[in-house]
Amino acid sequence: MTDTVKIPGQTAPAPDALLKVDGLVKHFPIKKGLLRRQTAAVRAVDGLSFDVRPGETLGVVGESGCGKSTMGRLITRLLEPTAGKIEFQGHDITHLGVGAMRPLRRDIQMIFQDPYSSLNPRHTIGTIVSAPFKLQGVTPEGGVRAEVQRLLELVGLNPEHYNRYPHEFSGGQRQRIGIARALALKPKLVVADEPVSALDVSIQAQVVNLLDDLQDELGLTYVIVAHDLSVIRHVSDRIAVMYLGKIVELADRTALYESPMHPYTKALLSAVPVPDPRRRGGGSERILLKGDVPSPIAPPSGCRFHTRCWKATERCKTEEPPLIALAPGRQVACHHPENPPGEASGASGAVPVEIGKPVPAKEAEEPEEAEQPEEESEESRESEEE
Ligand SMILES: Nc1ncnc2c1ncn2[C@@H]1O[C@H](COP(=O)(O)OP(=O)(O)OP(=O)(O)O)[C@@H](O)[C@H]1O
Repeated sequence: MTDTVKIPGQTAPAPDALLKVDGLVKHFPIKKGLLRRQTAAVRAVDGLSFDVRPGETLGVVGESGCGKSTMGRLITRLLEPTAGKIEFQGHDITHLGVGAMRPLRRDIQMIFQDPYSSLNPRHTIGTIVSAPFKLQGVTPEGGVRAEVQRLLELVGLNPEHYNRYPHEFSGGQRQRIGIARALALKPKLVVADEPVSALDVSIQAQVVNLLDDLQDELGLTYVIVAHDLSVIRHVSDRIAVMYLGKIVELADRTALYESPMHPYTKALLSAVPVPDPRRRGGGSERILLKGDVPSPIAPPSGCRFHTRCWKATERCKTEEPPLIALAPGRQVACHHPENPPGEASGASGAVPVEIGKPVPAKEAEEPEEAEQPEEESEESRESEEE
């Protein structure tokens, strides 16, 4: 057993945080019967606290269904939080309505996962990329057309293609169109939800590099949500690992990959193919997690990961470990962390068992009435205006 060492001050938020999230919760109610009474809830996001610093990329990673997309939609205020607080540049935006959020939409933009469904097929590229100007009532210097063409060029598309339709473009090009639209209003924070997972592997690197270049050029701050650890490693400065609606580890990229401290992080990393297994953080053995991801409708007591953790003890079943600073620049929610400060990395004692497949809550117990996002994407609002 390992005693945790708390380093005072490490959990304190960065004073200059662009975005500050505190105790964020989103529960989707499950209603049943004639009276549509709430019988349970999908606890998609269950108490997240983190900061995003100006100019950095925070990667958010975790298995399917752990609440990554819900978190992205909460911080861009496309969903109404159940509880908690979201501050953007020091302003509380947790419960701002559509009208009050409108000016902030210029600063907070989202890039969606699927470049096929996120672009209106009946609109030209010019109309799509210029939609944010229309919605905000903004006329860029030099006119809308010139600005859209500049944006198309910025993301590596031919500005002459202004009048073409989405179906005339490949998946990678469509994602570039989505990126151009997100950048139109010169946002400060861009939240990208699985920005490359719908693309061919050969195209993924191009789009990832484009996001990187744009960040340098425009001083953007990113929150990038992905299940793919290779993508997250490439783009992120810091990484938050999520499991069943909670952050289990938050650390600088290098520290996280070289010496993961949460057993779940270690297991996730052990599944990433690396050219030289000796370079894999925390040892070269592949850790095969036992069992399925439990349902977020009734998550396990204590540490949510205890049902699949090879280090779990009685304490883990009853006592929820708080997310605390265990080393400079890293927070971990575990009673028995891996690679604790002062010990050599790789002492995991992992016992390989069978791999589990995630069970989405909707399959585990189908909510009769899924809550719809309170507010829709720019593109869907744009199409409604037609
Ligand atoms: N509108 C909704 N109504 C009910 N449950 C929902 C709704 N949206 C998401 N969920 C549930 O919340 C949980 C978290 O979903 P979310 O999409 O945020 O996870 P994720 O980590 O992004 O997974 P994926 O990568 O598969 O999208 C899942 O169990 C999902 O089924």
